[in-house]
Amino acid sequence: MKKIIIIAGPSGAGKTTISNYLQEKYNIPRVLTHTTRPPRAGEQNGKEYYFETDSSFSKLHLFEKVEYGHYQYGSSQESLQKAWSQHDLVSIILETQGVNSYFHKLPIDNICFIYITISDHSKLMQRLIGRGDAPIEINKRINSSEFKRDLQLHGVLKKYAHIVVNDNWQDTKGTIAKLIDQIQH
Ligand SMILES: Nc1nc2c(ncn2[C@@H]2O[C@H](COP(=O)(O)OP(=O)(O)O)[C@@H](O)[C@H]2O)c(=O)[nH]1
Ligand SMILES: Nc1ncnc2c1ncn2[C@@H]1O[C@H](COP(=O)(O)OP(=O)(O)O)[C@@H](O)[C@H]1O
Repeated sequence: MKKIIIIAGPSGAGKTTISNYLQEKYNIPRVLTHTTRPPRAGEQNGKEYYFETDSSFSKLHLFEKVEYGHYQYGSSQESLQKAWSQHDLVSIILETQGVNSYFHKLPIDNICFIYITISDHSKLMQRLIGRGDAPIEINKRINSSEFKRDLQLHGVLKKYAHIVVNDNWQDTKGTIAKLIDQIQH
């Protein structure tokens, strides 16, 4: 059966790290999404995101789209179907409003939802600094209502989430191994 592993959680929790690990260790590719956010140092168009202008973003046919920290983000059904045509199991990184949209648009059996968090939220900022984000972008991000909202899970998402507390990378790898085993058997 086709499944999408949806990864959500606050900035700095480790969503991208986990998605990259799923690709490297389990050959589970990430469905790329579109954003008007400028690329961070080292990010490449077509690798982390499709980087768009406001004008090119407005012309896309998107499955769902949101504003997060004053930038636009959106995903297309075509990208998902293309990824599923090559792999039964794929991942995608979304904020929580997008996760709700996926639960409305796809059969529940096609979704495995992972919410990544860390026990001490004050360490998220240190991780963003360590990742090399520009201080001005970090400030914008951590002061945004979306960032504050996604520090917690709300509503029905609580019921469906596999919660991964990514304080320690060795532990996280073990948790991911168990989850992938559950999905595949
Ligand atoms: N709904 C939705 N959220 C997205 C999409 N692409 C990325 N996001 C989310 O947008 C938020 C900001 O992403 P990004 O700027 O890369 O920051 P990061 O969380 O610090 O890595 C994250 O919560 C992502 O999960 C998308 O296509 N749709
Ligand atoms: N378990 C961990 N312990 C310490 N640092 C981590 C851990 N997991 C990820 N990181 C680091 O934290 C930073 C943010 O991780 P990232 O995956 O980019 O987060 P997100 O995509 O959720 O914003 C990166 O520099 C990453 O290498």
